[in-house]
Amino acid sequence: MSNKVRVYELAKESGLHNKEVLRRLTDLGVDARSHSSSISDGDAAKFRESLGKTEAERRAEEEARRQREQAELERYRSIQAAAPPEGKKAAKVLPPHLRKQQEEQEAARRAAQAVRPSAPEAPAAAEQPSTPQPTVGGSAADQPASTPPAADQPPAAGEPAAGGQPAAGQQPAAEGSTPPEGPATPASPPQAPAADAGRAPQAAAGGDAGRRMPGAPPPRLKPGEAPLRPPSQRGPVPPPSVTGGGVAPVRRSESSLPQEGSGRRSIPPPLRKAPARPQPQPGAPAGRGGPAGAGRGGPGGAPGGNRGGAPGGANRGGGRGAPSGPPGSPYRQPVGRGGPGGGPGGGPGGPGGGRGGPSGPGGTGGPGSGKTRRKKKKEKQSPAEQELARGPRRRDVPIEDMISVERVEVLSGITVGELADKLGVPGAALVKKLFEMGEMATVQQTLPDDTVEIIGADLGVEIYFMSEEELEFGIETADDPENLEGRPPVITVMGHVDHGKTLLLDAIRNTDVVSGEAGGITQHIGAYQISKDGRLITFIDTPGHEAFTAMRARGAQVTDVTILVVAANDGVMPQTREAIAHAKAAEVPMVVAINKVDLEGADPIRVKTQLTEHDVVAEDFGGEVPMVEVSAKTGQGLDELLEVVLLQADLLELQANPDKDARGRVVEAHLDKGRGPVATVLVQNGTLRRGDILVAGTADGKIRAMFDENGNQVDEALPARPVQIIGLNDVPEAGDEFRVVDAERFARDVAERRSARERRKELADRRPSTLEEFTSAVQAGDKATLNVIIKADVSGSAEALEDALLKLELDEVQVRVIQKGVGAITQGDVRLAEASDAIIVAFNVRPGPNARDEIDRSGVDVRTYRIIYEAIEDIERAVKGLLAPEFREQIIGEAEVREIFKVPRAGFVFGCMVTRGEIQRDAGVRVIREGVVIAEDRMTSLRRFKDDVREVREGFECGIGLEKFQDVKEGDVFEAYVTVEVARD
Ligand SMILES: Nc1nc2c(ncn2[C@@H]2O[C@H](COP(=O)(O)OP(=O)(O)OP(=O)(O)O)[C@@H](O)[C@H]2O)c(=O)[nH]1
Repeated sequence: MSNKVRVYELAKESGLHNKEVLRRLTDLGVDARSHSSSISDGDAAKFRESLGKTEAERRAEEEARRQREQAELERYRSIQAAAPPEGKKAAKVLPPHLRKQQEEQEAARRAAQAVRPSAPEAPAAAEQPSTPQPTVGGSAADQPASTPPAADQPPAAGEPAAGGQPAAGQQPAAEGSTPPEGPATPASPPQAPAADAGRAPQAAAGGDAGRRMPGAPPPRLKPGEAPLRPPSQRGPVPPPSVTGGGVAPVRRSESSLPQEGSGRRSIPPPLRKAPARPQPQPGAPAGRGGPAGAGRGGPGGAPGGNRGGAPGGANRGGGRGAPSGPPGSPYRQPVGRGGPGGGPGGGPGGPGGGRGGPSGPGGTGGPGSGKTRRKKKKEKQSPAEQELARGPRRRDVPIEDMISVERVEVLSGITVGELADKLGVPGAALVKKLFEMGEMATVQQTLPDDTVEIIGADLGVEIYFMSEEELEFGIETADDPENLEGRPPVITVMGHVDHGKTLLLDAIRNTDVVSGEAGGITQHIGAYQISKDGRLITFIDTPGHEAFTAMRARGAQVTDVTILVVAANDGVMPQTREAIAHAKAAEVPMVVAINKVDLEGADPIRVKTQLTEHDVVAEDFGGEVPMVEVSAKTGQGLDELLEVVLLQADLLELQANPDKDARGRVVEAHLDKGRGPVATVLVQNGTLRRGDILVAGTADGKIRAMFDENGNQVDEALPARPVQIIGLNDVPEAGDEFRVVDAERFARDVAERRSARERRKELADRRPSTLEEFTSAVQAGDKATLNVIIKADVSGSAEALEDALLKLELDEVQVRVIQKGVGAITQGDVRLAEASDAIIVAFNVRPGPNARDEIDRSGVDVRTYRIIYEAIEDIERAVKGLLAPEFREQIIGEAEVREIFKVPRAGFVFGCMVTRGEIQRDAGVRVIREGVVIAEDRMTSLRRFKDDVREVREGFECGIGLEKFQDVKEGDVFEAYVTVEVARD
């Protein structure tokens, strides 16, 4: 048992709002961050005491509440036991050998009964009292005087069980299904009418009805007697009262209960008024059961359709269970399932077959009254009893008791309704649960993954987040180590602009004599493979970190080793730092190629020293990063570089299984006018063959042709081999996974489902990297590191900001600056932020045009500041859950450039028409040409004719002067924007 209490539980208990509870806990010095935080029992007691209740009072209240609930539950159970739910499925007809066994057991049982003294009828005083039972078992004083005095003793063999529980309704001890907590109660049947022979098989087959003899009054529970548990009631049976004088409860094994679907289904439906039905008239033919042989009785069923009891028939109708076939045949149609002539409304019959006892013994069959026992019972019951008889409303059953699963497999972004389905509970119950936890949600609403996990933890259900691939292709088993073979490493080259990445890749390619000899026309397909000393190495042929980050952003990690190119004459530059950040974030080993050593100003030692400042320490400096001096121009050091790369790869022990269908990643793809979608794919496992059917992202198709980097057709590609393929029906995206599948139809289905899912995701518009979400994650205790990228106007500011952020004292939470730089926020910054789940803190700088699109696409959180301490404060507050107001950019209007005037000494003035919104003098301006943002600037002037104005509205002309950008053309659009404060909720 856990000795922790969740905050929302306290809120529920005290009737206070979660926030109020949190506040009070803080006042009490108890550390609780959110509604789902756990606190110790002691702290909970402190909180309760602060509400003015002592622990003893609270316990007393709780006990009283528990007793009330228990009493109600007992009443429900006893009524349930007295009137088993209608509509149970017929038990299965047993196969001959089991049936024989059963018959033998039955015969033995009856023989045993014959030698016992016949049991007296249950005393009339055992009638169920209409007042609720105080407690399980009750005290001796609570019991009606007529309760057999020996009730707390296990009755002797042959004695009737208190309450007259017939033996047929109980599990014989010999079956071993009676749990140990209650002494077995071998009870003899109260009265065994002639119908017994016909009924017994039903009972043995687990039929609910079999617990009572036809014509006998339904067994009622005595006060103090533990009733049978409805299958829906999970959890342990309450132990018999120590002081109570009731008969020790005899628990039925749930497995022996008649099952209809899952146990949950037997929970009665919510209380709701049934539509009025015409009352069947006694004596009128059929009633609900229909005429003889009707109802759902088996073909040729006995007179008196199912439920269509004879007038005065106290049972559900002797017709049920009447077999159609020859007596003893085990393969007869189970009675109660659609015999010819079945009248509408005929209830399900008892388990069919049986031994074909004479139909309707005991005057129970026959046409006539349509009045069921249940109806009769209803008439006797008060409305309150009727309500109780329907059982607790489903919405009153705690969600925990409805759940019968231990683990659910879900996809990220599941909705409340979908999760409820998986848990097997009504959506409303889950909505209620969420509400209790302090979350307001509708059934259609998508749940954040962490909330799903909290719900799972709270309900004791293991949540497994399946990847989309697992959903589509099943959870893959690991390759047998025997089938694994070494595979070539995959290398990406990164580094600052002009440091020689392209030339290096070309030079490396030219070292590959083999492909040179093959004489193919070298093509750029995004990746190529070379052979070095008989070993293959694969290079991703897109220099820079675009490909690398594009793939990482899609969850793809294809690179095994990165080569960081640093020009020896130039040293570490901004993109060098970016590349280092990428490699580190992806945890990919690095080899540094100090390039251009042929140049005069080359200073490899300086490069190494600079790199040390970025935690990239050369081996000869005591670090672990291999660094090789090379010249892409002369070819110097290339062999050594490749050797070092292979050495690094050896350390990784890269392996794959070539003997299976291929899977891998798309490196790049485009639409070729003549050939249709063309994709370069990198096989990561298995072997890809021409003619294979594959799914790649949202594209699918059959490989019509396959080419290597030299333009040669190939028939197959082994692991780590890049090939260009033709045959897809759509252009996949770089980083998309591809898989070979068996059937085109399946591939199409998967691709279509993915497209639909992508659309859904777009709609859900989840932006996982915002500071607010980080704050919530911290509060939930899920996150401890905030990744930050700093961009500032000058390096001094960037450093000051970094210093200040790193010095923040935020208990348990750490701020990690993964990249800092000077200048506008670039597309690369945004991609790094996206791939590393970072936020961008921008000081006095703005996103460049391309970066802005990237921000919109990715949803990366960019925070812009003008004062350093504001930035620091904001982050500090965010991490502590006290976010300051947010500033967002808002587009206020657009103006189209109609004419350009050259004004002496003042530069250019652009004559514009405001086509949308309004243009304000102090707004920022973006210059858009053919839909592409080409510049970002501010206005130097805004005029109407000769007058300076503060704003110009839609439909008016104006003259605009720009501060820096003058290369404006007619037709360009000026987009005006302002930064506004967005209130947080
Ligand atoms: N002397 C000398 N020049 C080199 C060497 N490597 C590259 N260069 C030159 O440096 C310039 C830039 O080389 P690139 O290979 O285009 O550099 P990059 O890093 O691919 O540049 P971007 O594609 O713009 O990022 C070219 O003029 C090359 O000829 C080298 O080892 N020695």
